[in-house]
Amino acid sequence: MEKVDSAFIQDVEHRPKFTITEAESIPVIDLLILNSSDFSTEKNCKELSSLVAEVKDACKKWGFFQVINHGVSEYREKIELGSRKFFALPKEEKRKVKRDELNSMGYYDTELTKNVRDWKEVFDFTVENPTVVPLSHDPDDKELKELHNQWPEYPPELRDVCEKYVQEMQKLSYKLLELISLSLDLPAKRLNGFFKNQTSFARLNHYPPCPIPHLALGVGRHKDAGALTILAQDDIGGLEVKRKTDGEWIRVKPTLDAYIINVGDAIQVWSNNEYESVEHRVVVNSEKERFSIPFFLNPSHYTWIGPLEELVNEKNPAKYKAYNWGMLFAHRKNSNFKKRDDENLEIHHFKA
Ligand SMILES: O=C(O)CCC(=O)C(=O)O
Ligand SMILES: [Fe+2]
Repeated sequence: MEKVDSAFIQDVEHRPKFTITEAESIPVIDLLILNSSDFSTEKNCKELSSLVAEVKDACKKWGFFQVINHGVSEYREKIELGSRKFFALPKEEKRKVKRDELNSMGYYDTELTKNVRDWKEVFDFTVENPTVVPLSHDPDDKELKELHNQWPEYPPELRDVCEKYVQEMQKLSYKLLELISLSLDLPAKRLNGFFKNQTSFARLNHYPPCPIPHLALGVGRHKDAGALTILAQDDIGGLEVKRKTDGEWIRVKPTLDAYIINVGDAIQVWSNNEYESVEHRVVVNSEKERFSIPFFLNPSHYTWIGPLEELVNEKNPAKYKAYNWGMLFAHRKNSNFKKRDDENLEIHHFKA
C-alpha cells in the first residue's frame, strides 16, 4: 500500500464523517449463566429467559450485540499476537501464502467491497480443512472444489493457534445459535443441523495507518452474508454500525475482552425478517494501525436457506424464496477479487 491508488477512493456519500457518534452503545450481554449445567432450578431458568430476552431485544434493535463471559480463553490473546507477527513480515513472505481465485484461503491485500478497494490486508482460513464449495457461482455448474488452508513458515505457531481458536469459536457459535433459536421461540438446537460440513472461516485483518482516512475505508459498507459473525477487535476502534432507527453510522467503542456479534443475512432469511442483518463498515485512521479477527459462521454449501416453516403462516407469509448457500458464497468470493459490472448478489434478489 505504498502509493495511494484511486481504487481506494469512496464515492462522496460513502466517505466517513469525523464527528463520531457513540451515543448509546451496542448492548453488552453477559453469558456467565451459560456455564451452569443445571437449568432445573427456578433461579437459573429465570436467568436464562432474561438472557434470551436481551438477545432478542438487541437483535431486533441493532442486529448487533457484544458478549462478555463468553468462555473463550487463552487462544484469543495467542491469535492476536500471532496475527501481529504475521502482518509484520515483509510483503514477499506474506505473498508466499497468497490466496487466488481457485483457493480463496490465505493472504490477500487487494480486496474489493462493492468495487472499491479496502484499506487492509487479510489472512483467511477455514474451520474444516478442506472445505467443499461450488467451483463457480453459476447455478447450472454442479462442479465442486476444495478450499485448503495455507500456513506461513513464520510465526511457526500460527497454524496451531488458529486451529485451536476456531474450535473455541465453534463452541461460542453454538451457544449463540441456541440463544437466537430460543429468542425466536424455536427449540434451542433448531439451527444447529445446518452447520454440518460448514463453510465457516476466520479472518485476520490488519488495517495499516492510512494517509487518506477521509476518503477511504478499511472495509466498505456491507452486510455479512452468513449466519453469525463473532468479531474480536483491538482497542483502537473503527467499526461502525448503521443504526436502524435513523441510518446514522454509530462507532462501536472497544470493550476489553468482549466479542461483537452480528446476525448475518442467513438469520434474516431464516427468521423471515424478524431479525435483520445490519450494514457496517470500518473507518481507518492516519496514525494507528488496527487489528481485528472476525469469525464467519456459515452453513454447508448444500444448505438451501429460506424462511423456517415454523415462522411462516397465513398472516406472515414467506418473504424469501429459498436460495443455495454455496452459490451465494461463490458469488461473493468472486466479487471480492474482480471489479464487476453486475450488482452483488444479495438476499433482496430472492424476495418472494
Ligand atoms: O474489522 C472489523 O471491525 C469488521 C470487519 C468486517 O466487518 C468484516 O470483515 O466483515
Ligand atoms: Fe462484516
